[in-house]
Amino acid sequence: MSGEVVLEGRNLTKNFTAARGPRGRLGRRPPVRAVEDVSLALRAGSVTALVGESGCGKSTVARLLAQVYPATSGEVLLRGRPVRAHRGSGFRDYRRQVQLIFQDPFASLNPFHRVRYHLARPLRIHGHVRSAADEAEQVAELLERVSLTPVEQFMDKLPHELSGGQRQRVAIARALAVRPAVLIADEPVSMLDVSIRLGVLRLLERLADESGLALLYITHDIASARYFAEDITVMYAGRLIERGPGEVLTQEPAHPYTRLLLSAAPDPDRVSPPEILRRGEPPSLADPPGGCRFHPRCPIALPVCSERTPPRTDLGDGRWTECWHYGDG
Ligand SMILES: Nc1ncnc2c1ncn2[C@@H]1O[C@H](COP(=O)(O)OP(=O)(O)OP(=O)(O)O)[C@@H](O)[C@H]1O
Repeated sequence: MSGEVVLEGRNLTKNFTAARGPRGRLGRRPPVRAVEDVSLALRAGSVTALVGESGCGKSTVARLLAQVYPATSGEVLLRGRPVRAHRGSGFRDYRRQVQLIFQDPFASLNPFHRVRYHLARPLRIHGHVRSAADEAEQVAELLERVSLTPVEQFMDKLPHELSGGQRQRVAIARALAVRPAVLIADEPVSMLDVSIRLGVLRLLERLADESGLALLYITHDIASARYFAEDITVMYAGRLIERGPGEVLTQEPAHPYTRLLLSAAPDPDRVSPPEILRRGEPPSLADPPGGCRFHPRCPIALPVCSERTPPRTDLGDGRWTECWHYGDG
């Protein structure tokens, strides 16, 4: 059973200034509406997945939750308290409690430093070390927690001497070193060899379970989300369109986009491209379609879908969707 809500984003919206593209009448470029009205709650000891195609705004949600940059509107709450500090010790404490894991473990580790350094540094910075012996012990413990054993074999390795999966485990251990409450993993296995992805996902699942971490797993791969997230939220073109317990959502998807995503999951017997690909590209977020943003690709769009954004319809048991087929409009 999942625990208390640790981190929550409420009505988060993020507009970026476009660096390229055509200018409007006043010489300004329209903003990129990367994230619109996104609310998401992460619970202690539980894995929540955020799923969507490339460019739909998943990483922007991760960065808003981690306060890498401020939201255009909306707020982030840690244990029910709005996060207001953007500098100083309050903010440093927030950044400690909410850790990010990125897609490319090589880019996130300094190639000149050994594993020992990568893990000892955050321990020292956050005042968790009492002596040299204590430091060595804690580094060893961290390596054990991410199953890099025997630890002596890994302590003095440089990043390039490790495999992709081992590097990602070091990045995870480094995030754990600061004793966070929340781990946001942005496509943590998509650059890894298929054969080792499952091991890293199982590790993340075990950490959430054993350490009571709230884990946000961001992925384009709904099949992997189905495998290990308690809760799945589906995102399309900057907006959340469906949410529910992983098993129910994947067995009985409500939104037509979720259905297409599930039917696009890898299938060795399929000869033609999955329907979602035949239905064209996701829209540009500089000029998203009006109404439901999915309507131009939707196989069952109604006239109202191009006119008005569908309201959220509660489907019971923690499920909801935003689709006119379920609304009463
Ligand atoms: N700093 C930025 N400045 C301008 N536009 C940005 C910026 N960061 C993201 N965007 C735009 O916001 C949209 C969402 O990007 P985001 O990286 O959040 O998507 P994503 O779903 O994580 O995609 P991917 O899986 O490919 O990383 C894209 O159109 C992207 O071009």
